[in-house]
Amino acid sequence: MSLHRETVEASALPHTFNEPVELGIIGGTGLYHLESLTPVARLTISTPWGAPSSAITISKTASGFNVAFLARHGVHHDTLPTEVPAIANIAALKSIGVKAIVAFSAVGSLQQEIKPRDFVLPNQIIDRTKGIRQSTFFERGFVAHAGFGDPFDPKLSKIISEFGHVLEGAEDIKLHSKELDGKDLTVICMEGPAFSTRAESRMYQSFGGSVINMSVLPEAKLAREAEISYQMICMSTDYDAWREDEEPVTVETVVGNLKANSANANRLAVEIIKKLEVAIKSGEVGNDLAGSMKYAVSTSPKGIKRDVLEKMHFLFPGYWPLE
Ligand SMILES: CSC[C@H]1O[C@H](OP(=O)(O)O)[C@H](O)[C@@H]1O
Ligand SMILES: Nc1ncnc2[nH]cnc12
Repeated sequence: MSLHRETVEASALPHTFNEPVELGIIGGTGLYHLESLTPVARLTISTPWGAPSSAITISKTASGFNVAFLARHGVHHDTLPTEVPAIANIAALKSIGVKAIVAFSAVGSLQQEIKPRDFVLPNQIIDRTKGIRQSTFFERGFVAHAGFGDPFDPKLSKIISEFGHVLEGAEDIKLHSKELDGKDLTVICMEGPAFSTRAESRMYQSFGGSVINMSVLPEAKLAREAEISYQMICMSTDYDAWREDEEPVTVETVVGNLKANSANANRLAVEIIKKLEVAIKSGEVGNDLAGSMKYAVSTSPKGIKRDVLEKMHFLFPGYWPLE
């Protein structure tokens, strides 16, 4: 199995799709498409913040539920973590109607009990990026502040937590979540692309970090600003650099575990899409943030810049009058 292979010739698909697409899946390292889904369209979307990492593939489940898939680093993985256009990715998903995002990520483990190939649903984030990523839709002329105390959607996490059995094979692969483990699970987001030193890795443990990646920010923050429910599924590939008796992480170690993780991600995705179809259609998931940004704007009408307001309309049509 090639991690980059797609089953349907991308160029043969329609480039337009006129139905709402309420669930978005973001694939990370090693997950460049979902095998269980048959694509029905491939959309090239341009946003006021530029182009997303890749075209967005739309698939329809047997019962007619539309799912969008976006490859975070591009389908050929040609985008560095620092350069992922997260702002355009989230804006593009919002523009087609996405209310909930499940985002996959390859991570290093900072805890002995989180073994390589285990999956983790973090409920907290510590930001160790370097302030060089564009991390908000807002700018001078339109200031707003989103709440981010609980950066992930506990409803999404609870639903996904029910599918640990999909992963548990002969290798005793576990799914960790706050619901299942009874404690906070924190993802550290570092800048990269080089991995951490041993001293940094041990410092992140002392912070209470559970896993580490280079991708959850600003993606999670932008999803929050766009009022989209968001949960990351972290797939452990290595023990980072904190284990004295082992070589620190290399890309070979990561890649070595990616194939197994990608197969498990595909199996998990099939189950969660079925469950999320019901939860989103019934309104149970995807509506908790609706309207949250409407009254979160600090700028008075006189201070609002027209060009920035026009960009806001791409995300929130109808929230703030253009006149
Ligand atoms: C190739 S290891 C480092 C790389 O893997 C993770 O990517 P993603 O989160 O998109 O799966 C990590 O965040 C780094 O970008
Ligand atoms: N150890 C690690 N650090 C940062 N990102 C990662 N992605 C996979 N393993 C990682």
